[in-house]
Amino acid sequence: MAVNTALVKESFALLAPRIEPLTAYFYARLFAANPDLRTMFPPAMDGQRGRLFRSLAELVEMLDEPAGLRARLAEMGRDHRKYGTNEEHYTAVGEALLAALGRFLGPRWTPALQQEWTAVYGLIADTMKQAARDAAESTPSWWIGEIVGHERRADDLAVLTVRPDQPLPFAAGQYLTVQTSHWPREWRPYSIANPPREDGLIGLHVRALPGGWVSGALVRRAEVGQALLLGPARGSMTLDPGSDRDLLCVAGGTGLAPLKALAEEALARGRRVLLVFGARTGKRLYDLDGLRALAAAHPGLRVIPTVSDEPFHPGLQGTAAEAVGGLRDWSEHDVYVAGPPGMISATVARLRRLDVPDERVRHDPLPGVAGGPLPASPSAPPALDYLQ
Ligand SMILES: NC(=O)C1=CN([C@@H]2O[C@H](COP(=O)(O)OP(=O)(O)OC[C@H]3O[C@@H](n4cnc5c(N)ncnc54)[C@H](O)[C@@H]3O)[C@@H](O)[C@H]2O)C=CC1
Repeated sequence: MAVNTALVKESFALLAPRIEPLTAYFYARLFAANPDLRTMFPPAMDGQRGRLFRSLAELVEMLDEPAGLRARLAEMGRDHRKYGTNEEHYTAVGEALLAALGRFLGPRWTPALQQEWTAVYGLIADTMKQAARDAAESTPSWWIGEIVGHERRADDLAVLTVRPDQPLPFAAGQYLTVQTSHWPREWRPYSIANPPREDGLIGLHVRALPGGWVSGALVRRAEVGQALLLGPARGSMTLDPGSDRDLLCVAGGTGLAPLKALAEEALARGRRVLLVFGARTGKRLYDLDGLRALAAAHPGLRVIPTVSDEPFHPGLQGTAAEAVGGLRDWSEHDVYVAGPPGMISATVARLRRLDVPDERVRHDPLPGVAGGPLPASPSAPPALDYLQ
C-alpha cells in the first residue's frame, strides 16, 4: 500500500508538544506487555526515552525520500543486532507504538489514520528485519575490541587503539558505537580516526564530556588489555567514489577523528587535502604531532591549526569556521565538517555564504546521532565483566 505521507506527517506533528508523556506511556505499555524486555534496556532510561522518538521523527521526515529512508532503516536494522533484537521484538514495539499513538491522538486516531501508521511501521520493521538477516550472513552482531593503546593527551582526552576480535568492515569517515564494562547496555558513538588498515586496528579520539558516563570511563578508567564491545560501522560521511576533487576538512576538537581518516584515505588516492583543525586552546590541539607525521608522509596535505579561546596563542586565532572564510575559494572542493553541533552549523552557514554548493558539503547528522535501540533479547551481548 502507498503511504499517505502527508497524513502521517501531519498527525506526528500534532504529537510534538506531548512527546514526553507519549514516550513514557509507550515504554510503560511495552514493558507491561513484555516484562522480560525491561532488563535488556539500560538501568537508567532517561537518555533512552528520547532516542526512539527522535529516530521516529527522523524517519517520518524522510518518508518522501524512499531511497534515503531504506538506507537509513537498513543501517538501523544491522545496528540493532548488537542489542540482540529479534523479530518478535519488532512486533511488540509496533503494538506499543500504535497503542501510544492512538491514545495521544484521541479522536483523530481514525481507522484510516491507523491503517496509514500500520503501513509505516510495517515498512520500518520489514526493512530493518531484512537488513539484519542479510548482515547475519557475513558479520557478527557485535565485536569484542581489546584496547591495545591508551594515550592520555589531556586530563579529559584519550586516544585509544582497539583491536576487534574479528574483521570489522568500515569506510574512512564512519563511526561505530562502543559499550564499556562500567556502563552495561549504554552505547555511545565514536568516529574511527583511521581508514581501514591491514592489521584491523581502530583508533578512537575520546573527550570525557562533563557527566559523560561512557566517555569518562573510556578516558579515565579504560586501560590496555581491557575489552570493549563494538557495534557495526555506521554513517555516510565517506569519500564520494566518483569524485577526484581536492578536499577541505574542517575539524572542531575531537571532530578531527573522522576527518583524519578521510584525509588519509584521500591522500592515498592522490587527492590534495587542506585540513583546518580548530580548538579552544593550544593544549586542545591534541593531535598536532599525528597530523605533522601525516603531512610529512604526504606532501598533498596542508594542516592549519586555529585557536578560538586563547588570545595570546601564536598562530591563527578564531574558530575553524572563521578560518575557512578567510582562506580562499572552496567551490571546487569536497568539504567535510566534524565537531560540536554548533561548530558544524556555523561552518555550514559560512560555506553557504562562500557559495559552496550544499551537495559538496558532508557532515554527520545534527544535533547528534539519532537511532536508539529496540528491545534486546536474552541473546544480547554478555556483560563485559565476564570477559575480562
Ligand atoms: N563526526 C562528527 O561530527 C564528530 C563530532 N564530534 C563532536 O565534536 C565535539 C568535540 O568536542 P570538543 O573536542 O570538546 O570540542 P570543543 O567544544 O572544544 O570545540 C572545538 C572547536 O569548535 C569551536 N566551536 C564550538 N562551538 C562552536 C560554535 N557554536 N560555533 C563555532 N565554533 C564552535 C570551538 O571554538 C573550538 O574551536 C563533541 O561534541 C563530539 O560529539 C566528535 C567526533 C566526530
